[in-house]
Amino acid sequence: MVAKDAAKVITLSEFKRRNATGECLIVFDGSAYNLTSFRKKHPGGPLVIEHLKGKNATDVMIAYHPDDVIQKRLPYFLVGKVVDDGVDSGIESSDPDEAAVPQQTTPNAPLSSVEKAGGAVGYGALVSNSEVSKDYRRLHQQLKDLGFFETDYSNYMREVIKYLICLTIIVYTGIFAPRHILSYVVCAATTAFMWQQMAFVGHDIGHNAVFHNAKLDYAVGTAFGNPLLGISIGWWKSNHNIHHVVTNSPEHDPDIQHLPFFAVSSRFLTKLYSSYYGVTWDFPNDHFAKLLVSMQHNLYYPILCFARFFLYLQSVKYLLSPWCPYRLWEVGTMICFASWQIFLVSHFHSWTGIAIYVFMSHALTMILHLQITLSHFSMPTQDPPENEDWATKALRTSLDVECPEWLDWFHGGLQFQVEHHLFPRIARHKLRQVRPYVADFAARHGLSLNSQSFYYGNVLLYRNFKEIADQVGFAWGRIGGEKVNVAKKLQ
Ligand code: HEM
Repeated sequence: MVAKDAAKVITLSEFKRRNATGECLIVFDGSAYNLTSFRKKHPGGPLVIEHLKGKNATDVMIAYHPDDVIQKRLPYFLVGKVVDDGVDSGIESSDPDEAAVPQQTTPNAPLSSVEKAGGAVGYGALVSNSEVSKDYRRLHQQLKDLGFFETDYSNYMREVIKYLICLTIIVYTGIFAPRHILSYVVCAATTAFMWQQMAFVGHDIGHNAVFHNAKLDYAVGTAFGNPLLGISIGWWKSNHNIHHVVTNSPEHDPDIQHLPFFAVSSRFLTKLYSSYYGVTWDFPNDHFAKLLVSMQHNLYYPILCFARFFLYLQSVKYLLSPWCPYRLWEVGTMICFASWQIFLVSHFHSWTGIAIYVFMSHALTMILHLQITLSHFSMPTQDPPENEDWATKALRTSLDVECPEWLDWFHGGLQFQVEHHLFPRIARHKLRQVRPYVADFAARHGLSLNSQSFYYGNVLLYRNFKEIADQVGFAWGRIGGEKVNVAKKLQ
């Protein structure tokens, strides 16, 4: 833990007052740190810090940073130990009605997108750490001591060999094999398989879990991942880290924000502002979204077949945005992707062949999108109970997918989603071994470790989507026979 200057203190009311007037203070292990000027320089981006503004960030900090960040860099921002002066004893209200109307306290403190969306999340009480939090940190240290945070590079060597075999098949069937429909089908299926398998390694590297060095992981990820996958690792990181910090929050988590196609939570059926996209969705007045969402349980699988195209679009939007730090580099790597794809299909000599390849390779990758969404789409999206711990939140909002060990290659380690959310810096190939420790942890605190088979996970997802679709159908007058205001209906 960080060595603290015992002389420095800040009262709870002062801590809250400073946050309300535009500064950005967080709590780590009972002490306040001022990140006002640092947040813009933060390697993980400013938004993740905004999400913890005025809150207890202890466990999130531990989950995401190497020891030296916490031991050597964090003390630089120390304000002092937080003491409860009795003026206000807890964190700000998590009452959604109250949170929905954030107060702009001074004209010099413009509301951040997080505040506009209803305020930060935060985990655990401010001045003291709960038993769950203490035990989480003990477990974190224990897993570190047992070597689970260390990378087994032989695992990645096997992955590289797998990709080289895939590339050989793609080049042979796409360029040299007889121009036959079977060649195109094999070429497309191998491309889809390679994309699915590479995405798992991309996931590790995006979490800095391969080299445990943010710059090196990013460099290797963008040098190989972008050209072969066509998805910007920079975009993925910016999106995915937010997803981890605010999992399943309708206002904040971009991974569950899919209007006009899907509404993962009935909260999307009202007017909702997204702190990530900075836009407001006015569902009650969006007839296109109503149409799609009212059929979402049936459209889900067909739409997933085209999901990859949306990821290209998101990547391009990110590359054109002002917050892409290495634009030229990332654009160059993405051009490499477009070039090899065009080069490959230019050898097909048939539009049918090209259509088969493009459609099949993209549609088959829907399995990956399904694997990714399954672990959260059927889990709770309500506001967390007040002072909920980081670990409790991870267990509440994530679902493990049961599978035998020999099928681990297929699920790519992402089937251990609960373990991954608790320890995002542990590489996927170690998560099966981590699971028993998490099961014990959950049992010690009376928490559930949610887990379902792949089939039943799909059933749960379908039911959740259908329930929400039916609400739209009813509100739209299809089921009830009369037109009802959807926003009112859901209150
Ligand atoms: C609310 C507080 C904070 C949150 C939620 C947070 C979150 C994150 C996240 C999600 C990442 C991963 C970024 C990536 O994928 O590359 C990250 C990385 C990083 N953060 Fe923070 N952070 C916080 C505060 C801080 C502070 C106070 C410091 C400095 C003292 C800091 C320094 C860093 C560094 C150096 C990295 C790169 C780590 C690496 O090499 O793997 N962060 N942070």
